[in-house]
Parts: sequence; C-alpha cells; structure tokens
Amino acid sequence: MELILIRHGLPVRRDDSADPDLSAEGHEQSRKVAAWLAHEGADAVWSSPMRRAVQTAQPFADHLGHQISLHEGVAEFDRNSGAYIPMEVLKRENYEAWLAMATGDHGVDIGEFSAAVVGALEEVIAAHQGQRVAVFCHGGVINVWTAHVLGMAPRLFFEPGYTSVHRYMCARGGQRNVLALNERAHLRETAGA
Ligand SMILES: O=C(O)[C@@H](CO)OP(=O)(O)O
Repeated sequence: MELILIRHGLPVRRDDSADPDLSAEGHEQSRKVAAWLAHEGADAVWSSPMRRAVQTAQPFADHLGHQISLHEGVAEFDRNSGAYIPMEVLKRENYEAWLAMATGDHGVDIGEFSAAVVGALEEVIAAHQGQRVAVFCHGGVINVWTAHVLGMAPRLFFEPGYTSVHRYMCARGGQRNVLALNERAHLRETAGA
C-alpha cells in the first residue's frame, strides 16, 4: 500500500492553546494540496484529531467524498504544551528555545512518542492493504516515522513544510520504503512556502 503523510497548513499563533486553527494562508495551502493530490485520489483519509490537521484534511476529503477518520496516535508530541508558536517564528523570537528543541530537548520522551506514532501508522497500514491512504498530521510525526523507515534513532532531523507531502511504500511482508519526502510543488506561488 502507499502511505501518504501530509503536514498541516500554517496555523495561527496561540499563546493559550496547543490546538490552533489554520490561518487564512493555511486554508489556502490546504486547498492547494487537495488539488495537487486530487488527480491520484485516495482510498481513505485519516487525520490527527488536532484542529490544524483536520482543517487541512477537509478540502481533500470533501473532494473525494470521504469521511475523515481520526487517530490520536498521530497527534503532535507537544499537544499538551499549552501554546502553539510556529517553529520559524520561535526561531526568530527565541533562538535559544528553538535551538533547544532542534537539538533534542522536546520536553517529551521522543522514544515513547515514536513508538506511539509507529504503532498508529502500522494500524492504518494493516487496515488498508493494497490501497493508497492519506494521513494529515504533524512535523514531529513525519520526522519520527521517516526516521523509523530509514532505520535511524527517533529524532527531529528535517523540516517538513506546511502541507508538504511524504510518500512511503508499505508491503504486506513488512518492508517500508521512502518514495518521496517534502513534495511542495503545489505551493510554488505561495509566499513563505
Ligand atoms: O510544533 C511545531 O511547530 C511542529 C513541530 O514539528 O509541529 P507541527 O507540525 O504540529 O506544527
């Protein structure tokens, strides 16, 4: 089966919640990724239950006429942090805090987080053998899954862009291969993509 992971669009900043809505630009990015993926379709659409992921999934699910299935196991590692500051904003405003996160101080056990993500995605894979499935989720989720497929220790090692598309072939025999990372051609006219 082909597993497609899509990071959510640009959210608004929230200093009082880790579960922000998408910004106007994030909604526009979501419409663009839906159009980008429309020609190939998907047999099912899954999402993290966080608002930014569900709102990003909605245009694609609407296009296909699918309901969105939610899985708590692909919610972001900082879901309980109490605030949401986009990483690029954090880097500008508080470089030390950004550096701490970028070098592994995430405030959570990354091994536990990775095990939960891998378990959740393996459930999705098992439920959709032979199909193409889109899962709308988060930068941390995409990082630890990709590290797992590459045989690396779990860590945040690359920067998935907003509404970036990541593809993996997942065979019945257990083989997991990367097909593509960080597809963002659908954003080529979007400022800051
Ligand atoms: O908190 C963030 O900025 C990132 C971390 O990777 O997560 P998300 O993809 O949910 O924005």
